[in-house]
Amino acid sequence: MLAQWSHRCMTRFVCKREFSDECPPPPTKFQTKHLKEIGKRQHDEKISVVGVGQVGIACSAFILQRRLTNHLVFMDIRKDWIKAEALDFLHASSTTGSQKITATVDGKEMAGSKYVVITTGLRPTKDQSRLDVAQKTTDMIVKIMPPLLEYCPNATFIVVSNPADVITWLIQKLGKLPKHRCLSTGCHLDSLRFRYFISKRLGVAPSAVEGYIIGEHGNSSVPVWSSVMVGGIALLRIMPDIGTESDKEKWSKVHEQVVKGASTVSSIKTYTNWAIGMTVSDVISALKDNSGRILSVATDVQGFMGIEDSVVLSLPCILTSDGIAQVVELPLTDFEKDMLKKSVDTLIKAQCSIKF
Ligand SMILES: NC(=O)C1=CN([C@@H]2O[C@H](COP(=O)(O)OP(=O)(O)OC[C@H]3O[C@@H](n4cnc5c(N)ncnc54)[C@H](O)[C@@H]3O)[C@@H](O)[C@H]2O)C=CC1
Ligand SMILES: CC(=O)C(=O)O
Repeated sequence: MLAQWSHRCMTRFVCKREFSDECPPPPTKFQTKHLKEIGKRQHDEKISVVGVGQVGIACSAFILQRRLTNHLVFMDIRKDWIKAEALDFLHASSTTGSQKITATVDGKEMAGSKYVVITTGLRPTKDQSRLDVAQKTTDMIVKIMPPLLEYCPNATFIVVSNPADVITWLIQKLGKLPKHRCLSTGCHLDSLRFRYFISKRLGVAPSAVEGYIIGEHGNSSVPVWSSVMVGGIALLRIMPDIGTESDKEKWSKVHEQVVKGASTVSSIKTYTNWAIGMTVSDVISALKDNSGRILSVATDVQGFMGIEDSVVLSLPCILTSDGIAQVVELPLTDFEKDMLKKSVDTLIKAQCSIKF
């Protein structure tokens, strides 16, 4: 199945080589080695979490609970706080088999990490979009990156800080990092929310729903209705105008719920953390397990889906232990193509607006 897809639907990806603007490389079977070795798991790799606030601590809880590492590093400016958080986890470490948690303000302790999760950043307030905090989060990221790049040059970076797409683009640029191992959870969380809201409407289990949100992790995200399958049934086949303005059943409301998902929770809690914590641990698990799972995560997708500029956004990607192995080029409807174009334009504008 994968082999067929890699010929029919996918193109090459960016690992270990850069594309020239003038001459995109021909389609190639990238990372074939890893696709063939899918399922071979690498054990005991160090994971660092940078920024151990509400999001960082939720990521850590699920990383530990899923036994994704035997050495977790907390890196934050609040030294005593993170020491206490580490101790709180360690008290129950006999339940998770976790060996070690280091709490530090010193980048050196992260040396040799296989995965670095970056959550340092500002939460948008009630009246702000994620893009509204781009410059302030940029200023924080510019300060934290030098030791991360010095001590973890070979890590896979997983960016959570908002606006996640713009900040991933920034980090790729600052670190000159290969695109396949500097990614954001991006729209994987939005896709999970999408599946949840569809499942609620249909009265089935969320796991019975397949489907992707792509584009910005934010207001211009794109619900790919043409990708939605429920119990083997493609919703587009039975509702050809699903999600469009002419859809009498107003499935577009499901996308509105996804877009408002974060603010619905944070208008009461002031933050969201559990869903993103589960999402981050799911992405790391997919990478570590060399799983070949296809998740809608974000990286620079220049050259894919007709996108000509360097822009970070989410498309379905095959994840292996070496990072993103392939990008899946979804066959979109014209309506979805228009939405994706708007998301690309929004993100390029945001990328151009930050100063670093
Ligand atoms: N991509 C996604 O789906 C999601 C992204 N987020 C984003 O995650 C980010 C973090 O959110 P919260 O954890 O709620 O914020 P928070 O304020 O609870 O945590 C931020 C942490 O960063 C630490 N920090 C600040 N400066 C630092 C530095 N120079 N070095 C190391 N640590 C430093 C702070 O001490 C604090 O512990 C925000 O940008 C938020 O918007 C939140 C939820 C989902
Ligand atoms: C805050 C945020 O980006 C989210 O929960 O989706």
